[in-house]
Amino acid sequence: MQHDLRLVGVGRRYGIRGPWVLRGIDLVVAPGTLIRVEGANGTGKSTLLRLVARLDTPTEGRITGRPHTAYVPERFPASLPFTALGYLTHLGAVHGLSRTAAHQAAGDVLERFGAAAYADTPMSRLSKGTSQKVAVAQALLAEPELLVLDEAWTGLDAPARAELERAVAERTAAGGAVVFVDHDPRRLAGAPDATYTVVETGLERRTDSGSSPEPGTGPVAFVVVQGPPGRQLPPEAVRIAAAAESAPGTHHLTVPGSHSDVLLRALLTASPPWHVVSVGPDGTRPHDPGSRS
Ligand SMILES: Nc1ncnc2c1ncn2[C@@H]1O[C@H](COP(=O)(O)OP(=O)(O)OP(=O)(O)O)[C@@H](O)[C@H]1O
Repeated sequence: MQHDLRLVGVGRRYGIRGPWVLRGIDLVVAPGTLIRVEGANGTGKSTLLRLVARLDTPTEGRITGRPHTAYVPERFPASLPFTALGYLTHLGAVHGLSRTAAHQAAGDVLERFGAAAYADTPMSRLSKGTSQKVAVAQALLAEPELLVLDEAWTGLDAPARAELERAVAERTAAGGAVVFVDHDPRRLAGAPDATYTVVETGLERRTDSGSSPEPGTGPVAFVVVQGPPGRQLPPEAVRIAAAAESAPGTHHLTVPGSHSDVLLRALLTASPPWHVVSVGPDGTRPHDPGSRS
């Protein structure tokens, strides 16, 4: 994602005399950020997400920036006249992939979400959970710059939920942005760069989420890595983890638990790979091999 997406003084109401659902909304979605949107039922979260995804236009105000966007709606139209694989292949081709590449990518993403066995099943016969996997798969297929997820985890099984969390971390690590709504407050806990609550018709920024994950705000992992003194950490690692150097070449990284796989992948696939000394899960600070007593 090259530029911010910005909502400036945005208002939305349905119908000329309908009540304002949102009004005076200013929001910046910057590259590489994860934004959570909360709010009570019916306050306008989905309305906001549709505006962010640019599937809807504001009644007043303006939106600038047009990143390549994918959206997972709260309700996915499951009765489309395709098989799961046929639908995804078709969408891949719409996103500009060749037919062969689209077919391959569609198969890969179904496999990733544990739905490969349903590749040839007509969409209308898929269970709710598998249909939701297809909804998520269609959004990830084209590696969007902006991913907008409206309750996308609802109906997924545990492995698929974890996979979607990983996919979110991958998108932000790659410099994309993700905006999501989820009813589970533990979803991606500690990971969002910002959390906004829709209150009345406005948006309030919650102050307790920041880019540096702190123990206690959600599950975190502590990773200690070593490399030659002076070597810079991979940019993806710096983007998703808080880092401190305790001795020349020894770095302590604190990362939201949901991002730990992506962090390790960035470290281990660097050239040359970093030496991962220890990984401490959920609040256990590992022994510091770099400290001197
Ligand atoms: N297409 C539409 N036409 C008319 N009114 C709408 C439309 N979409 C949403 N609304 C109304 O706008 C308000 C906000 O709805 P929205 O779905 O954005 O809220 P939400 O916070 O996402 O709700 P929920 O938590 O139930 O998903 C509601 O009063 C809803 O009835």
